[in-house]
Amino acid sequence: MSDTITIFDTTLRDGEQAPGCSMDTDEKMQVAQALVDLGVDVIEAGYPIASPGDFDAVQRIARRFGSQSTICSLARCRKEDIDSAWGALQDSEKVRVHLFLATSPIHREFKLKMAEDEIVRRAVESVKYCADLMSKRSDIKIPNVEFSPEDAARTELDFLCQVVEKAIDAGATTINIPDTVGYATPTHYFKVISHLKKHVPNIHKCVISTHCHDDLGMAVANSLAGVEAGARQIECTINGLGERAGNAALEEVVMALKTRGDYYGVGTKIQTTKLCNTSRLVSKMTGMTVQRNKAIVGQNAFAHEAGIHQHGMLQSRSTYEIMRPEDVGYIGESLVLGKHSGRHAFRDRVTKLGYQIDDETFEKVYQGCTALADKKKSIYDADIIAIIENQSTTQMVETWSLASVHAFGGTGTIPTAAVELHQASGDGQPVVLRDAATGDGPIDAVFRTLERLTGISATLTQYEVKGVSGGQDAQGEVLVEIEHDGKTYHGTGLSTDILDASARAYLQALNKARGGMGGRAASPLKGV
Ligand SMILES: CC(=O)SCCNC(=O)CCNC(=O)[C@H](O)C(C)(C)COP(=O)(O)OP(=O)(O)OC[C@H]1O[C@@H](n2cnc3c(N)ncnc32)[C@H](O)[C@@H]1OP(=O)(O)O
Ligand SMILES: CC(C)C(=O)C(=O)O
Ligand SMILES: [Mg+2]
Repeated sequence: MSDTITIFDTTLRDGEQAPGCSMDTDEKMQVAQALVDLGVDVIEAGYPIASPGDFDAVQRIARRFGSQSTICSLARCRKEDIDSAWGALQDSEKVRVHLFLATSPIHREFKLKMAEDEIVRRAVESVKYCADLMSKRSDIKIPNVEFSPEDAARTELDFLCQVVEKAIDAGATTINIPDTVGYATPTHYFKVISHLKKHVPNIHKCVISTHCHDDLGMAVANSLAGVEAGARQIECTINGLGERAGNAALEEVVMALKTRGDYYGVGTKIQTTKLCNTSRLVSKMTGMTVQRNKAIVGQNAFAHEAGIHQHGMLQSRSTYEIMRPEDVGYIGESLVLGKHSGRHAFRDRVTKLGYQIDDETFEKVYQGCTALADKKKSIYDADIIAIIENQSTTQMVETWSLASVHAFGGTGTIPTAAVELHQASGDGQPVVLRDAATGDGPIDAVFRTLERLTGISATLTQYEVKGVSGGQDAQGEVLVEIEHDGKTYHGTGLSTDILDASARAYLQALNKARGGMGGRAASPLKGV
């Protein structure tokens, strides 16, 4: 038996069936490109009979990508569906038609209103019709036809064996066993596939495939149980998108097979480093956000906040990680600082931010950060920088302090600012300095005026405004980073007026630049 699992992605068909997730042709093309880049073996691109738009999307995807991945289209066991599915694929290279017909007693009685023998007859006729149609193309020796007994997991095993055997005889090369309503459990699903392997005499002539839905949260576990029983194709979707609770998530089955290769003994051709990017693209195209704690591609999938975990991670990532974030293309903060973090992680971050501070100052910074963490969910690098630099500015005598700032902008006017500063002098009487300047906007005008008044010219390398509290009287915190004489200085300003906060932040940075305090070599290391 092959030790490579075929990954059949149905994001563009079953995934798109999720309410509110339909994609237009251009969006489908972008997702198809990403799936090809990811190394997906078979892309189910759509259901051509459903609409002219879907026909067009399948056709364009097949023409563009049919030499790289196999492109598949879906059809009911009806002539018009099969004609349409084949019509969209016929002039492309690697193609497959996927036929389905429900076999469970519930679907037979209530939906199709067909007896068992009629189901078998319709399945056989359709597979044959499809295979004949495809084999009219001279280069197709063995038509690539997949057959799915829909709702297989709720079908009587004897009848399932009968349908499967006949479908293979009629020319199906892949037999997919859908758990259409997510009813199976891993042991149950394992037994269904094992039963087919044991009781269908021609089963060795086809590839067995899994197609599991997540209604009970077991789609991935069931798919993997299917692999253990001998399935060699998994049908899945990016982010687990799909009908109701969705399908088995591609990223989860692929990483389970890779991470537990010791157990499953099989692998896939998926370029796992592209998983996170593909997940983000699908989320953007469908508007379906990925929950933070989603396995593999969620924002928290490789993030650690607890001090004990962070301490372990700093010694060896293997203490709390079973996969390497870079193997799935995860980009995000690994050690997230918050109220559960300890000194080891804070010390590590402070060092990585380029600061060397003594133990006493570090303890103050740590206490400041944990106090802040009681007020906000996460502590960002900028928060730590502000707290560290606040430690030095509290000991620093400011040369200039802000007395007043006015600025205006708007359509058809030149943004202008007027600023008054007080400059410290030896006799205790501050010197009053006033000036005005124009700029690209009112804040830029304020910064230029401050540079004229202080005589320090600097380059603004970062400007960030953050809301500190909610409500109409919310305070804004402005964080600036400037470069002066090859060194980087930070300033923070807090005010209910953004102009005022910006002026204070910039002036604080200029004060530091004048005293050479707290400056770091430009381009420091960022993050973990
Ligand atoms: C489990 C799955 O995911 S199956 C795929 C489900 N996906 C979709 O349904 C999305 C796209 N669907 C559509 O655009 C439309 O439903 C169409 C174009 C396919 C059909 O539309 P309509 O002709 O208006 O039929 P409608 O959807 O209302 O009903 C389904 C019909 O197909 C029949 N049918 C259902 N499954 C099959 C099948 N596998 N083979 C043959 N006939 C089937 C039903 O019995 C019903 O027949 P009837 O019209 O003679 O009563
Ligand atoms: C079309 C079939 C394979 C399907 O999506 C299902 O049964 O869930
Ligand atoms: Mg499905």
